[in-house]
Amino acid sequence: MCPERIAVTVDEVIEVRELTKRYGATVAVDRLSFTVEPGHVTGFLGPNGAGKSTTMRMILGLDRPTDGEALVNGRRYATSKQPMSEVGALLDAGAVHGGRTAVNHLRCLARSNGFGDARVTAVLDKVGLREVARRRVGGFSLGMRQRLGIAAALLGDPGVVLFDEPVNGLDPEGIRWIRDLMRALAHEGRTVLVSSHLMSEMALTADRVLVVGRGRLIADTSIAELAEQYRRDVLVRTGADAELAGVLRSEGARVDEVPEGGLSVTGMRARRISELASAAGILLHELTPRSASLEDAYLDITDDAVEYRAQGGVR
Ligand SMILES: Nc1ncnc2c1ncn2[C@@H]1O[C@H](COP(=O)(O)OP(=O)(O)OP(=O)(O)O)[C@@H](O)[C@H]1O
Repeated sequence: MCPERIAVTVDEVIEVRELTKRYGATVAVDRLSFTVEPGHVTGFLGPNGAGKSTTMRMILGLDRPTDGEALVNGRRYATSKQPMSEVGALLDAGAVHGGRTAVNHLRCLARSNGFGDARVTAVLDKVGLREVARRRVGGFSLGMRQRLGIAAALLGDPGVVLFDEPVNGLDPEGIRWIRDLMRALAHEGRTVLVSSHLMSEMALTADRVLVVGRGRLIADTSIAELAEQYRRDVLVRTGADAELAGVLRSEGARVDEVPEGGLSVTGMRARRISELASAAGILLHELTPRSASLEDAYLDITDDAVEYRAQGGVR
């Protein structure tokens, strides 16, 4: 498959520096700094109220920062001369006039931004709405509206795309379609930032995650690094557990016996365990690195940042 769009300038990025937004006493975004680069999907992850939408609105110039700045391709987006060719955004798929047909909605947008009808046809094809293009949007399902919102976002063939909770409320087929689309857009060389409050969703879509809580950046890491950081232990089974336990302990590992048989080893990688076992002439029957789930990792790092939490128990 040939990527549609491969020419990307190096500075085609989102750059957020010390970005802050206060609403009265509420600090929605608190000195947030990060960059988002082209070629992969960056997840913007955090519990409800963490400041994700506010940050996206400030990147798009829809909200004014109290302090700091958000730049797209090195400039404030509000100053862009060709906004739809620079950034495509899906913030609220419901924000479309229900009386219009899909094709008319897109044509209006295209005309007011200087794009021809060929782009309208191209994006209708891309999101799979060609068959229903002449139907009124008022009768569209949430999934169809979402596709239409994405078609509008892609009209200008933008290098940067922003999606705010795009899979909310969609059925499994719609969710899979959006995941594949985001990955394809990144593969084409675009900068893709997508917000979610679900780690399970991000683990399937994003290569890198920015985790926020109470407006602050908590983690900026790849999914692989996060899994590695939350690696729990290595389960080892041999014919000579006691002997291997002695060897590993003498090399600094913590070794516990597992009730159902085998050893739980922490503080040492599987490869080193295998080398030490081999040097001691001990045959390994099993060597399994075990991670906490990414969901556990996410809950752990956002533990102090959850705005509303069930207290547990009934009063
Ligand atoms: N216009 C506003 N006026 C006052 N407070 C606001 C406004 N917009 C957002 N907030 C507050 O700022 C904080 C961050 O909200 P924001 O919507 O950015 O979070 P979020 O991470 O996108 O969460 P969610 O997933 O629930 O939308 C919340 O405490 C919210 O109540």
